[in-house]
Amino acid sequence: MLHVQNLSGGYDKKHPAVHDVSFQVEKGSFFALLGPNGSGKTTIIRLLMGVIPISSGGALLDGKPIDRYSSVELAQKVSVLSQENQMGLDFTVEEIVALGRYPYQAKRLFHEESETDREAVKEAMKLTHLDSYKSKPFISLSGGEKQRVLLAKALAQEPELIILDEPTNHLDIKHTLEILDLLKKLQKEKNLTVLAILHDLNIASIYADALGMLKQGKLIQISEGFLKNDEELLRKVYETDLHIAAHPEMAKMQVSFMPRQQITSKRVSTSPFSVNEEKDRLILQFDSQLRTLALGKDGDGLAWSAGMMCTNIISNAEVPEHYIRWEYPESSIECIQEDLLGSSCILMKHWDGAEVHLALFTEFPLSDIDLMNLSISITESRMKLYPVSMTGRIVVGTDRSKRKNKTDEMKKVFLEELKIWVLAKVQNLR
Ligand SMILES: Nc1ncnc2c1ncn2[C@@H]1O[C@H](COP(=O)(O)OP(=O)(O)OP(=O)(O)O)[C@@H](O)[C@H]1O
Repeated sequence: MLHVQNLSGGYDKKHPAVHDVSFQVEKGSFFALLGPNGSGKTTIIRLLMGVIPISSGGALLDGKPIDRYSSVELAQKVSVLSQENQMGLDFTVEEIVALGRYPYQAKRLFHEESETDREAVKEAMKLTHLDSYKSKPFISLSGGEKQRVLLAKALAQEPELIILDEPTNHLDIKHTLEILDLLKKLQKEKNLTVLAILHDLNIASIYADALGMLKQGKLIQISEGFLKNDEELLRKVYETDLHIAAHPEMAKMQVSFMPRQQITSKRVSTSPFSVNEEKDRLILQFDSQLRTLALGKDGDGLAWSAGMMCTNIISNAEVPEHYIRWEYPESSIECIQEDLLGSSCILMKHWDGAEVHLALFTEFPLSDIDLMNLSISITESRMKLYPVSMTGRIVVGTDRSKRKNKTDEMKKVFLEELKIWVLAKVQNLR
């Protein structure tokens, strides 16, 4: 539908804000333009809409150069929701939405409103849940409500292509998802094509069919979604430490950011683990929440945990929130704490007369995959020493809060060392 070809231009002829940008937005698809502040996202839209002059290259809209469309023709095909939501006059919500019908009224002698216009306005207000705002003055609305009104205006225009500059600006999470779900619905049901500037990488990853990443006026990557391999690229573009991991429920990747403050913060204690023993329980408390993997009887898989509470079965003690529960019978739990290659590690083990249970926590930062592999290798070590029927619970955990610059090589050496340590400690447990 929209083919942008070697587009360059901006505000200063000598220094164009956008250089040689090419991308395609297929009909009925959702293309997200991403990039840090000042990278040229809005400028691309301004160039496409003829607000500022193109210095070279251009764009085809349904095969015709976009600058050959008259403004009314263009407005019947494309609507734009820009960042500026300051409307000068004191219009009501309905009047603002009705402005979206102007391209259809422009050619009529008295610009009169038709039944189709009224229906389109009504439908757009219904879709954006604005029925009850109909008579309210636009200027009396909150930033988020104004944004919804402007989206309704853009939808009343019944475009084939909708261009949105940060459509979820000012919106809370409920309204953000509502707007994007609506766009997705229109994309599916009406074959609407969407080109949106989004700042939230995770929202873009969930909703967009294609992502275009801009840096300093250049489009440096177009992809169908983020991959684990994009971490380095995103770190450079956003100059921020971040990590990419799978969404817990969807086949989409999500980006999580690491605050600088914590990365450089100094250690306050020598170990991130503290152990308190009371008469019928043993409480292991973590400095900050650890990423844990609990497998076996009652294990609840991957979680963020604040600690582990080992309770004697007969005590029925209440386990605090975000604590792993570990029940044990009369036998005692052995707890070994050691520094391995400068990282504090703690191993808890017990033999309940039938099964061997192990919990291993380390402050070395590991990924979810590392935790899974670690639990597999602990299971294997245990199976070398004890019959399969004795395999009880396994819990492994890692501290990602003080993530230091650990290389893959350091991780490999650490994991090897850890496995040897665990194997040595679980011998003669019975
Ligand atoms: N009206 C203007 N006059 C001169 N330079 C401008 C103007 N608007 C933007 N620029 C410059 O053009 C470059 C690209 O700006 P643009 O607004 O396209 O970035 P953006 O990616 O949309 O940023 P943001 O995420 O902050 O909205 C920036 O260096 C900016 O300073």
